[in-house]
Amino acid sequence: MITTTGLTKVYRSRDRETVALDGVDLHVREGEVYGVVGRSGAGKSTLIRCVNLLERPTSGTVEVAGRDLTALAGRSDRAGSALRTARTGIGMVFQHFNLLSSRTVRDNVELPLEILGVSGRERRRKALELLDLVGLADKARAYPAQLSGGQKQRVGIARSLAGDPKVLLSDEATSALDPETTRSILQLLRDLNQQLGLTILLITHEMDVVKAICDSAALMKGGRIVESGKVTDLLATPGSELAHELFPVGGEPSGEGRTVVDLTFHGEAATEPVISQLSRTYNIDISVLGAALETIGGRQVGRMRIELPGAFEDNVVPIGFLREKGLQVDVAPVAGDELVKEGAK
Ligand SMILES: Nc1ncnc2c1ncn2[C@@H]1O[C@H](COP(=O)(O)OP(=O)(O)OP(=O)(O)O)[C@@H](O)[C@H]1O
Repeated sequence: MITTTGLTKVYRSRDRETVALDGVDLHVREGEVYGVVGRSGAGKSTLIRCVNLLERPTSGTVEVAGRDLTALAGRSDRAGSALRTARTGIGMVFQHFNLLSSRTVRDNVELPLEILGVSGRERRRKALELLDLVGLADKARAYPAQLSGGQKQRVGIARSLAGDPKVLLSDEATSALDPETTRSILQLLRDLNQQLGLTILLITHEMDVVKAICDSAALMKGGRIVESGKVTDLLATPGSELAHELFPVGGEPSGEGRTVVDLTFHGEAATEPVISQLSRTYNIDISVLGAALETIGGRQVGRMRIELPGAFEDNVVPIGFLREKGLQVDVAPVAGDELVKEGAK
């Protein structure tokens, strides 16, 4: 649904150049919620602004719903109007809502329809329908100043849907909201994704947002995507930084001469009493150093850090047993040692 190929953006000022995007290849499938995470300055906002051509990429292409937007981005009037039309298929939600304070809620939602030249009656009908969809039918006559942050964002979301977009871009939509309001806005986005089949590309610096609603995610660093994929697949990827950030498992070994193993459980394996089987089969004491269990996309996924007595060489057979049980096994590095990875199942 959204594909960027070799997307590059270089900001040039008199005395310096900033490479904000450095060859980004992004692929968002139709109907999915896709989260791009990364630290401040990683290039997330630039990426999202380039996807709807609010920012002109230095090179590379952007395709949305089968249309190459970069090809429409010429300077002629015709190219400009083709781009404006294509943009109506892309809704945008902002961190600070960007509502006009002098307009009522309904008039804010009507604004994009006014720009499209939709008649007054039809605008009103559509705005009221959208306000109903986001749970704000009773606030049509209110002004933004009379609303809470969460309600303002609902208006922003209703406005973004005015042109019946297939794609919604969200730039830190929940970053200005408290945790409970964040949850309700994320739920609304998920509902819209499912009810309308809306494809959502969101950028965030919060891993909890990815956990809550994203089917897929990408990690950006220094203008590049360094990791991407379905969230459940990332969790099955040994050494995945995103998986580690999503499911942090802590826990220090209790002493020297121990083997610390990080386990990732998927599906059936999550419910099997694997640890007690391991303990009984090999007659070893196992300490659980840390654990986290979550449900992602309806599947149970968990991570657990355990400690086995003895060095890695003494534990090759028990580690093999864990892998046979369908668990992903990462052997944590011993201080001073190279990283030992026992990833592949
Ligand atoms: N208009 C601009 N002119 C010059 N440099 C810019 C401009 N916009 C962004 N940059 C630079 O591009 C890089 C990427 O910025 P961007 O805002 O895309 O990152 P981000 O990941 O969204 O960070 P944040 O979460 O802080 O917004 C940064 O080094 C930033 O300083």
